[in-house]
Amino acid sequence: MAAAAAESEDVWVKQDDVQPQQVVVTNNNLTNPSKVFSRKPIKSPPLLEFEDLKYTVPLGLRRGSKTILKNVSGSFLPGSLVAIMGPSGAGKSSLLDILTGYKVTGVNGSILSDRQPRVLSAFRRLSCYIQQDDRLQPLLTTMESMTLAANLKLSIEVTAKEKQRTVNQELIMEILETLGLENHINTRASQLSGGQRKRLSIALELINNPLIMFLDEPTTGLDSSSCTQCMQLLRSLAQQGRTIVCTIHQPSASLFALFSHVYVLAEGQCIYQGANEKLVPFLDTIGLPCPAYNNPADYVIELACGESDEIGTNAEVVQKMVQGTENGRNINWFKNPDPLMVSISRSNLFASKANDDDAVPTGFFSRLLVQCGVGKRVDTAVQETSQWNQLKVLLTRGYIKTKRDTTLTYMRVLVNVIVGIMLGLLFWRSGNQGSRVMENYKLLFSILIHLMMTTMMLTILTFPMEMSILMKEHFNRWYSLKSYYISTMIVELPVVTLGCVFFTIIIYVMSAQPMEWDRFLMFLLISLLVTYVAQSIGLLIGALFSVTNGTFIGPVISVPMMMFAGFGVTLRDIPRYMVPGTYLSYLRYGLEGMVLTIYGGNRERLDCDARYCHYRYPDKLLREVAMDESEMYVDIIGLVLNVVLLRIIAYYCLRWKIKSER
Ligand SMILES: Nc1ncnc2c1ncn2[C@@H]1O[C@H](COP(=O)(O)OP(=O)(O)OP(=O)(O)O)[C@@H](O)[C@H]1O
Repeated sequence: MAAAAAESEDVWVKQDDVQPQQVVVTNNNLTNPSKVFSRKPIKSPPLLEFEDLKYTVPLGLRRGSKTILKNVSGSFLPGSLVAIMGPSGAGKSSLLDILTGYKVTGVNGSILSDRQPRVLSAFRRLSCYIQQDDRLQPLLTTMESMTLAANLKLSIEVTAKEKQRTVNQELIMEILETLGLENHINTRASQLSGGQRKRLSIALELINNPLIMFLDEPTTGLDSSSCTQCMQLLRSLAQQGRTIVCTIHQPSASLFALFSHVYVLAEGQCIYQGANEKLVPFLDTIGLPCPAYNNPADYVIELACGESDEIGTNAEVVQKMVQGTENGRNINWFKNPDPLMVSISRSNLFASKANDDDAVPTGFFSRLLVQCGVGKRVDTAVQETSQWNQLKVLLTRGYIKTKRDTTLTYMRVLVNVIVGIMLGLLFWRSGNQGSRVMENYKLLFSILIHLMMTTMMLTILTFPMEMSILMKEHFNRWYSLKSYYISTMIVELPVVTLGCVFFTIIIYVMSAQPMEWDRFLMFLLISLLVTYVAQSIGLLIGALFSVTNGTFIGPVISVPMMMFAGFGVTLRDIPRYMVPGTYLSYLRYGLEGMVLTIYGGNRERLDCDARYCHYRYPDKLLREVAMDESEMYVDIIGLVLNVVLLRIIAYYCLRWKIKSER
């Protein structure tokens, strides 16, 4: 009994919440209407049309390009639940990416919103895109994710009272109840089931009540009951007046019946567009009748895949269907094609190409400039709340994540403490002995390598994992890239600093470096600056490369940095033509700064516990490693410049990466 009760608690559809105006699903035996979201769309969504859409992707150097969508056309009426169907590789996700505006490069053709050229920035305000993989913050609970999303997505025009309402969680609770997540408000996203994660993704986007929702394969990975519940919810949202467009592989007969509009793709061409109940008559008309008792959705996919040999080759069948539906132009199979009857002026279509802010300049350099944000802006969509609010919310989110992330926080500090103790034991009291100066010099280099590698590698490993979430949230206008980047830097700062401070104190004391405050503070400053430079390099690599490539590139670029640091070969002995390289190595500034801190500044002669101590007078070491004429301020400036420049470059690379993905 208890198990049954627990199970029923988890059931999304709540029978006692059934209201008279709720969706009654026709054409099937589903009688489980879901709880209806009370917030109706504020206005009718626009009629969405596309004409002659062609999508080409480059395949690489000398490999030409591939055309994924071949001049497809189509129309999605306001308030319809549209299924974009087709076999794997047909181009469904590509079409969705283009319609949402997520992909703009390599796209030709026209997209119209209410018969006018679509202005992407305005369109994005009306729509949201829920991608196939659930891009959720794993460490945040359902309620935290919802609250933070509400604080980012609800417009600044929302009155204080309304905002208060959000804070009071009425809206959030309503959405969660509608989606059957009310019993999981304190569960972290990483612990939710696949279906619950999918529903949370929908819940997050429902917060600002979008007019058009695009969903890529919302039923993938769900069992049949969760699929039905998910589709019923989408249908009820569509019946309230929203346009819901989703891709789906091969729906069951009952799911197929839920859609009001079906768009079938095969090999990048449209093989059917119209009402679901008109698919069978359409197939009859073109001489490919659907056998009795067959699910038309299964049959049309079979035709698209060429599994029915008796009726012709796959190419012939597909061509027959493409001709029958005029590659998506034929509107005869719509249930109500009236809104599409008004003819559209060709100049409108022309204007849509010329004026649409999707357009990306064609020249390589202009495109690069635009993608880096220097040239004409590709994307003028703005976020709902101020930069300051975005920063505040992202900092709160970062704080929660840092508190809960054992790898990023506790392990980072622990590793610094452990390595500090190990190095301290290895170089025990080497700092004040004239006989162990070279040993101490090696310790300084080891400190640099530790600070560089631990910080850089951890950032390279963790930053790319955030990329997919960043792409989704940024595209859905939660926050600007600037706010995200600044918040990431601020959130990382205390942990990185803390780890470095612990490490420096331990190693400084254990290795008996000079116990003078000014030397210690300068040593700490240089250690911190080296850590921040390493983190900036980690950000730069993490922004540009995947984890796999980053873990290769990180150490590879560190080798020349070490070479030019002046450790193995002193700065004086480095060949003249290679000297400029030393100015590019931040480790050079780090090593020089540390050596000057420990042995410069007229340090008195060192203790000597042997018969002869070659470096008893610290100046001797400075002369030998060619640092006797070096100035500390140059090293500090060099390191600060590295931090600032690398962070700016990393920001623009991140910006470029995001735009180039589109
Ligand atoms: N950037 C790209 N470079 C090369 N090929 C690509 C690229 N993007 C998509 N494709 C190819 O285009 C075709 C269509 O891809 P798309 O993801 O749109 O198909 P789909 O119908 O959504 O497939 P699935 O249902 O399996 O997700 C596939 O063959 C895919 O390999």
